[in-house]
Amino acid sequence: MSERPRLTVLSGPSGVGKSTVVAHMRKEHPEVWLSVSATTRRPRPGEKHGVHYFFVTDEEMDKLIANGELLEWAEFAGNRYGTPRAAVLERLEAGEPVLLEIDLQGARQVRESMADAQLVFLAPPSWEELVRRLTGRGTEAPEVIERRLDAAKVELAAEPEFDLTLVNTSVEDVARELLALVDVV
Ligand SMILES: Nc1ncnc2c1ncn2[C@@H]1O[C@H](COP(=O)(O)OP(=O)(O)OP(=O)(O)O)[C@@H](O)[C@H]1O
Ligand SMILES: Nc1nc2c(ncn2[C@@H]2O[C@H](COP(=O)(O)O)[C@@H](O)[C@H]2O)c(=O)[nH]1
Repeated sequence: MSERPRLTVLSGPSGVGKSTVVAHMRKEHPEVWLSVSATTRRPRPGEKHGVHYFFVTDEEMDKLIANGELLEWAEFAGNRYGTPRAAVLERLEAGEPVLLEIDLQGARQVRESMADAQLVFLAPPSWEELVRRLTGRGTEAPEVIERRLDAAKVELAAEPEFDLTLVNTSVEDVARELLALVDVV
């Protein structure tokens, strides 16, 4: 029986490359189960309901929170995001590894409720590169980018709270390192 943690949280500033790294890893290893979050954010072009997120209204999010259906949730840059509790617990109870891609506030909540969770911080090679990636993605308006960069300063300062840090210089290298951390047989 492996002693590696079953639940892994991947966190890090907006634009650092979390989704890119996870998508790369799952292309080669689709057996890695990633929780699909609920969010009040509008879908970006190409994003599908139930695949990238469960896109919900403010009222639906209120209900998910009030009914205790979220393992954790947070407001990030003007939208709310949360991890559906039932699907995660189902996987863990079946002994299967779980990966969450969430912000710092969510990572802290998971740390509180699941002491044996493994918290991984994804860091950019430099601040300038983070700005370049977030801006270059072209998915947010300039004022939203500003809000996300403000949040990034707070997130970068919280790096010591995490169990380990991976620096996203190469997507391939980080995807390989992350795969080794996620307890996939
Ligand atoms: N190692 C890398 N080198 C260069 N560009 C990268 C690298 N990793 C990711 N990118 C690019 O950076 C941009 C942001 O990546 P991505 O959307 O995966 O970030 P994220 O951390 O998931 O952001 P968010 O938290 O806002 O969802 C994308 O355009 C992606 O192609
Ligand atoms: N606390 C949570 N944070 C989440 C969740 N799902 C995603 N996120 C994080 O939100 C920001 C913004 O995401 P974006 O898709 O709008 O760019 C990013 O840091 C995500 O990791 C969640 O369920 N809970």
